[in-house]
This record gives sequence, C-alpha cells and structure tokens, in this order.
Amino acid sequence: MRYISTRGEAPTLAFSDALLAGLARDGGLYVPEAYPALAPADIARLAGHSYAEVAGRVIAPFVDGAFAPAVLAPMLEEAYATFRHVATTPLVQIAPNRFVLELFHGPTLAFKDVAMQLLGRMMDHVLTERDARATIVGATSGDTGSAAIEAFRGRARTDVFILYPAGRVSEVQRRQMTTVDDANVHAIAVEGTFDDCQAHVKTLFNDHGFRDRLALAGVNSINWARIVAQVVYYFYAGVALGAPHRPVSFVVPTGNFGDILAGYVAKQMGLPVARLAIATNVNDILARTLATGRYEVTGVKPSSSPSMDIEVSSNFERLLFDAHDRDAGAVRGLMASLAQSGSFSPRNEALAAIRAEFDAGRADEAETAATIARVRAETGYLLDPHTAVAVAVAEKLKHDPKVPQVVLSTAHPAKFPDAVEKACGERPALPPHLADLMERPERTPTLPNDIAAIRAYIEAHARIAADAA
Ligand SMILES: Cc1ncc(COP(=O)(O)O)c(C=O)c1O
Ligand SMILES: N[C@@H](CCOP(=O)(O)O)C(=O)O
Repeated sequence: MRYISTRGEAPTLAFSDALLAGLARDGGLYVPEAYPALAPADIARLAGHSYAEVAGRVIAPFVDGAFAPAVLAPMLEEAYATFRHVATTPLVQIAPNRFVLELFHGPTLAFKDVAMQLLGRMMDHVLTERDARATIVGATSGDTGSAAIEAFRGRARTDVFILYPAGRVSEVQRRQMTTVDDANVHAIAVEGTFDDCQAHVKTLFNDHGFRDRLALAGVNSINWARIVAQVVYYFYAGVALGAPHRPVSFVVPTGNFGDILAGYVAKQMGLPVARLAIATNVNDILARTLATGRYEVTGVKPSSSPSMDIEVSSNFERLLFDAHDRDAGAVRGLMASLAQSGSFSPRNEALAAIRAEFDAGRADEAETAATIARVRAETGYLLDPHTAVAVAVAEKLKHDPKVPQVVLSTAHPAKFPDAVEKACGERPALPPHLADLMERPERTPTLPNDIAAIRAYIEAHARIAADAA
C-alpha cells in the first residue's frame, strides 16, 4: 500500500514513512492510493474475535510490508491490554435500536487512546529499526494531548510537545497533560484557540528546515495511522450488531473530522454503513457546510464540549479529495481559498457526493445539558457532553428504526465534571488510577499565540536539537 498527498505535490510514501511524516511536505494529508476491500465473508469472520484480533485483520492491508502479522499482533494485544474493559470498546443500549459505543476505557478516558496506544508502539518500532529519533509536535483541544503524552511518556526515541489553548480545556484534561513529569514531555499552554494551535503545528511542518532538523513527527489525525486505528471500532461494533448481514448507522461527535472519516473509510472498505451523521456543538461549521454548500469560518465559541471547539476541521480535506474525484488541484484551490478568505465552496457534484454519504446536525448548549439530564433520569446512563451532543443530534435525525444506530461515546463523563454536574446535579468521579489527579503538581509554560515563540521554545527543549548543537 502506498500513500499519496491530498495536494498532489509531495512524494508518495510507504506506510512507515507516512507514519513518521505526519503532514505531507506540500501541506496536504496522506491517504491510501486505494482503499482495501474486505469481502462480506471476511467481515462475517470478524464475529466472535477480540478487539485486538479484529484490529489485526482490519489494519493488515494498510501496513503491508511494514509490520508483519507476527509483529503487529503482540503490539495490538499490548495496546488494548491498557484498556479497563474486557470488550475494549463495549456497546451499551440506551434506547430501542440506539447504542452507545464506549471508546473511553483507555488510560486517559477518551477515544484518542484507541489509536494513540497503537501509534506509540508503531512509531517506537520503526524508530528502533532505523536507529532514529523524532520530535513529536501536536495540537490539542484537550484529549489528543493527554493520550499522546500517555503513549509517548518516557520513550527514549521521542520528545513530545503538545500545544493546548490556555483556559479552553477542562481542568481534568489540563492536569492529565501538565502533571506528567517525564523529561521528554512538554505540555504548552498557548494564548489562543485550538485552531491557532493546529495552524502553528502545520506551520512548523511546512518549515522544511525546522522539520528536518528536528525530525518532526505528528500524532494528530493528520497522521493516517490515527485514522486506520479508528476504522477498527466501526467494524467491531458493526459486526456485533449484525454486519455484514444488516446495515448499521453511526452518529459521531465531530470536530477535526478524524473520527467520522474513519467511519467513511470503513464504509469504503465494505462495511455496510447506512448513514454517517456528523454531530457538532455550537461550532457548527460542518453542519452549516452541508446545509449551505459553503465552508465558512466565523470564530470559535467556547462550549461545554471543548474538545469539539474547532472550525478548521483538518480531515475534511481528505473527504474533499475523494468527493472531488481525487483532483489534488481542486483541493489545493479550496485550501488556498480557506487560507486567504476563511471560506470555500466545494464543487456542486462534490457537495452532492458528501450529502449522499453524510447527515449533519448541531446541538446547542441548552440541548446538550438537557440531553445529559434526561438520559440520566430516563435510563440511568451518564453521558459526557461530547457524547450528549451526538445523542441530541441522533434524536433529531430522520432515521430508519430498523437500522441499529450507534452513537460514538468519545469521552468519560469524569473528564468534564463541571459541565456534567451543571447539567444533572451529579459529579462523576475519576477512576482509581486518576483519583489523585487534582493533587499532583503541574508543570506547563504559557506562550503567546506566536509561531516564533513556539518555534524557539521547541528548538530550545528538543533533545535532537541539543545533541546537534
Ligand atoms: C471527546 C471528543 N469528542 C469528539 C471529538 C471530535 O473528534 P474529531 O476531531 O475526530 O472529529 C474530540 C476531538 O477530537 C474529542 O476529544
Ligand atoms: N479534539 C481533539 C483535537 C485534535 O484532534 P486530532 O484528532 O486531530 O488529534 C483533541 O482533543 O485534542
């Protein structure tokens, strides 16, 4: 399997190079040359297998050559042994034919652990084989950062620099990043939004001198390996609910579009997905795009689901690439328009193709809080605010009642105790391994929203730079 850039001007790479590259050198995102297919019989054979075993079969065609089955299988066993649930990502029914897919049983209580626990091991393996090191630079609205820090802390071959928007993540999210004292971990508060942090990361990748000097690697969902690892739970849940013999729909709380893109990839591979629904909070740029045909940045508003407070939705570029029949020139034009004017309009046929695959809806702050309170009162189930956005949208969508509808639950409610308590009067407790989180000392520099300051900080603290000096 080879990987090509959505902007068509970067070298084509094998999986392990795409894994270390993060952003393509032309500013685009890597995608496979073609999506591998799983025949209905192959999908049926996933039934009854453990999460790690299903992952082995779904991931294998993407990594061919780079990770032999004898290497990948133990890596997957080890990665998912860090999860606190025997099913890794269990399904819980909350209404007739509506299920919550709990993706938050990993070490940092969010769906990011599913991919990051594997990514950490894969990168370490490739770096060890090459006797190389890397400097990971990532942006987070709260969850990617802690998952990346947990996956890479203490690793000799990687330094991790995570940029998060100061004051715009929950206290639990911040502390999960800032209380880790391993020398290779740097959680940096930036006086800006997540979109600013993500733009800074992309600027650093596009500075080829800096990128090469520090051997930059990315762990955001710009990294294709993140998407691949997330494809697995669509198959795992789909098969548990009757695929390939019956279709399944998914409703996904969405920000950077990585999670729902993984569902789209699962569908391209052959999983019978009836509908994929994008659920947004008040930062509803994607829902507006599907409704109006115009992608238009209007300014991020802080919400009770802060991890989705995103307007520049990175992975939408991968969907645009497919929807424009893989015309890299068209994607370059749209992205140039976004950079210049904060907006773009996909071609009519592309928009029609997107609308044919996806539904979209938004839930405002009052709807999100009311959903947490009502679902708790009616079913006893406690939703985190991100999952509540998706449940609220699921309830509003037109949906075939015979098709199972799976709402992806992306975070544990205890990551957002203030929002949950405000909504339903109940303060969820952190699991035992994080019980003393609020007492642990924090370590986090605050930097201005300025690329020069961020570049200088990373250069001054990256071990690769120090060793080269
Ligand atoms: C808890 C939570 N839910 C939903 C999302 C949105 O996922 P994505 O950015 O892949 O669309 C995020 C951030 O990525 C998140 O952390
Ligand atoms: N919501 C994310 C934002 C970054 O998304 P990613 O999937 O591209 O890493 C977060 O919690 O950091």
